[in-house]
Amino acid sequence: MSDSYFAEKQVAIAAVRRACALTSSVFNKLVRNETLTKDDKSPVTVGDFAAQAVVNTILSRTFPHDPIVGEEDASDLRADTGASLRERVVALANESLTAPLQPGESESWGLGPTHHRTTEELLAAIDRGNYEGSRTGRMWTLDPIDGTKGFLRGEQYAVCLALIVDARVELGIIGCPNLPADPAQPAGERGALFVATRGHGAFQLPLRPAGEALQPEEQAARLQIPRFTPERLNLLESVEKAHAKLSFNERVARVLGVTRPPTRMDSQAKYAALARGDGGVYLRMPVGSGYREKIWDHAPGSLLVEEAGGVVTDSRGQPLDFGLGRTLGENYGVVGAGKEVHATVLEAIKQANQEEAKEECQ
Ligand SMILES: Nc1ncnc2c1ncn2[C@@H]1O[C@H](COP(=O)(O)O)[C@@H](OP(=O)(O)O)[C@H]1O
Ligand SMILES: [Mg+2]
Ligand SMILES: [Mg+2]
Ligand SMILES: [Mg+2]
Repeated sequence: MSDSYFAEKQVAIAAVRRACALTSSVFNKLVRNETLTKDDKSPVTVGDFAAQAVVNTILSRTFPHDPIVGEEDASDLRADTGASLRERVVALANESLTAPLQPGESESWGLGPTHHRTTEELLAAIDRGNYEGSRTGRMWTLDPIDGTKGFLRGEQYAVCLALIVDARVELGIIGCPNLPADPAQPAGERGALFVATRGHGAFQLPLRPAGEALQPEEQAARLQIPRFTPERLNLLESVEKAHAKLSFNERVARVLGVTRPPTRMDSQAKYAALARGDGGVYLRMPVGSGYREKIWDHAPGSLLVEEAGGVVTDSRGQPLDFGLGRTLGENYGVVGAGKEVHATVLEAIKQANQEEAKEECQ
């Protein structure tokens, strides 16, 4: 792995690893009333809030001038009705931040047993994620738990962090605590960390740091999307019907001549799966509800796929624009695939659109 954004990469890997340890341990202890329903009807748990508090606390200490676009904010925790939730989030975040230093971490990052934070400090850290985004300059984007619904089901979710500079994703980190470490052994050990730096490749590392060095070459496996023939392709798609138009995916699969059933998986674990050679196509078509995709749901995943030799665009072939603010703007869906397959998928989408329009006229 190269030295481009080396300091940022070290810090981001450590922050995501801590957040992953936190969320895995929360899952086993999660009780009723530790999940809220947000205004958009989506769930958020003490795990999402605490993970955002941890990552933002670390980033604020190490890169104090960098703004952060984070999914969550602390308003529900500050409300009187949020008192018990708030206490739990503070306890979980402090437990994580005060855990002993791990290989590659520095005490100057404000980590370790003497670094308790106050409630106000942690709520302020969560709210550091309120940045509105920008076309210019540096910013981080954080999804503390991507795939909260998957997390609650005990299935796939991911802690996702990216550094964006002048609207271009430069660094992407995805921690997947429930993803098999080795795709060839689906029932084997779980947990994988994915790291991509623009121009320097995509890698899988162990989720838990091993040995003294942070990322010795032998621990990082370089990822490359293989060439796919149609018989080997299958679509990687959301589990949630409300998030993506899965009936349209079936149509696209038919046009492509894909015979294998789709793989349904929550979160940016789908991008990670594609980057390491599973499936071959990430397909997410809008359901037509006016929903706008959020930058934290795609920033690290899209870079990971690109650095593994793939292409990620919207369904018209336009690049995703990370400079528009917290969202990607008008929603034309997202398509990710290896270089050779991507253009074919765009063609198949065109054809599927025409077929659908024709049927709707009849
Ligand atoms: N109507 C909608 N259309 C598309 N995506 C949506 C959506 N409502 C929520 N999402 C996003 O879908 C993400 C999960 O992705 P996937 O469907 O691939 O598992 C959610 O992330 P969170 O779980 O972080 O809130 C959320 O941001
Ligand atoms: Mg959410
Ligand atoms: Mg998300
Ligand atoms: Mg989330």
